[in-house]
Amino acid sequence: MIYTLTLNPSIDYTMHVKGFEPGGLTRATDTAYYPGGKGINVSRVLSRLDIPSTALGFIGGFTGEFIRRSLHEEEVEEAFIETGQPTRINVKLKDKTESEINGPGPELTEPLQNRLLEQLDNLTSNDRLLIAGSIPSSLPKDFYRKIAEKSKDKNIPLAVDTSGSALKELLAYHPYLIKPNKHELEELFGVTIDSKEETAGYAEKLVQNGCRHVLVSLGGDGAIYANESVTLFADAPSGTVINTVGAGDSMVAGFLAAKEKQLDEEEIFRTSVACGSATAFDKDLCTKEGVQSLYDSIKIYQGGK
Ligand SMILES: Nc1ncnc2c1ncn2[C@@H]1O[C@H](COP(=O)(O)OP(=O)(O)O)[C@@H](O)[C@H]1O
Ligand SMILES: O=P(O)(O)OC[C@H]1O[C@](O)(COP(=O)(O)O)[C@@H](O)[C@@H]1O
Repeated sequence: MIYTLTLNPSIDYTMHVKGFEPGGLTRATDTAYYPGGKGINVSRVLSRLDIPSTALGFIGGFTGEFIRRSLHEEEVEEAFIETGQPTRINVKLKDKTESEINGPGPELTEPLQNRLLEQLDNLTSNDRLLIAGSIPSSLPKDFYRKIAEKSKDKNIPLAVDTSGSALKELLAYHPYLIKPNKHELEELFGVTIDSKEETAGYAEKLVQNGCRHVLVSLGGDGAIYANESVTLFADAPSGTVINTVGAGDSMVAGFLAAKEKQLDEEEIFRTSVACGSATAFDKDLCTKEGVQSLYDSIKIYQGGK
C-alpha cells in the first residue's frame, strides 16, 4: 500500500478575480474549494489513476470534516488523526498571475505526535511512504527526521516532497524519490541555476548522494528525471494553463502510479509530466482522461537540446 502523509493539510480556496486591488474591494468571478495539502493531492490523483493509497496526517474541525467527506466521495482511504482544531484554509488567488497564502497549521501536542508515530509502526517494507508538504510550526523541526528514522529501520521506501531545511535533512536517509522544483533545488545547493543542463547536473548530484529517483519539475519548462543509469529531459506539453496548484503533487502521483504499474523509466517519466501538465490545464487536479490526452505529446530526450 502507498501511504501519503500530510502533516499540514488544507482546504484550498481558489478565487478567480479580474484586477486584484490590495486595500480595496475585489469581487471574485468564480470560487471553488478543494481538499488540499501535498500528500492529500497525491492520494487524490493516485485514486484517479486507479491506484489505492491511504492518506495519513492531522485534520480537525469543520474544514477537516470537509476534507474527510471529499476523500470518501472520491473513494480515497484515510486514517487521519483528529486534532480538534480547524484545518487551515489556503487561499489561491488567480488573477493575471497566481498568488498563494498558506496558513500556519494547528497546535499539535505530544500525544498527537506520538499517535502518528505509532500509526507508522504498522507499515512494512512492502509499503511505500510519501511525506509531503510543510511541517506545522508547533511540531519539532526534526519531526520528519523521526519519521525517516522509522522508515529506515523498517526498510520502507520513502518518497519526499518538501522544501527548505526539512528536505536537506532528509537527504541523509537516501529517499526513494524526491521532487524538488527549480527553486527548491537552488535552495538545497545554495546556487542560482541558469540552464537545464545545470539543473540536470544537480539532479545527478542528488542521485550520487543516494537518492534513487530524482524528478525536478520546471513548471511550463517541463521536467528532468535522473537515476543512477540515465538522465532524461521532458518538455511540457502546450495547453491553456488554468490552475497550477497541485501540479507538482500530481507529478509525484504520476510517478508512484506508473512505478506501481511497473512501466519502464521513460513511461514513468512521461506519466509524471502528463499528470503535472494535465493538472495545470484543469480547474482541479488532473483526471485519467486528461492525463491520457497529453501522454503521447510529451517529448522525452536524453542530454541537452
Ligand atoms: N505552465 C505550465 N504548462 C504546462 N505544464 C505545466 C505548467 N506548470 C506546471 N506544469 C507541469 O506540472 C509539473 C510540476 O509543476 P511545477 O510548477 O514545477 O511544480 P511545483 O508545483 O511543485 O512547483 C511540471 O513539471 C509540468 O509538467
Ligand atoms: O504544506 P505547504 O508547503 O504549505 O503546501 C500546501 C499547499 O501545497 C499544495 O499541496 C499544492 O502543492 P504544489 O502546487 O506544490 O503541487 C496545496 O494543495 C496546498 O495548499
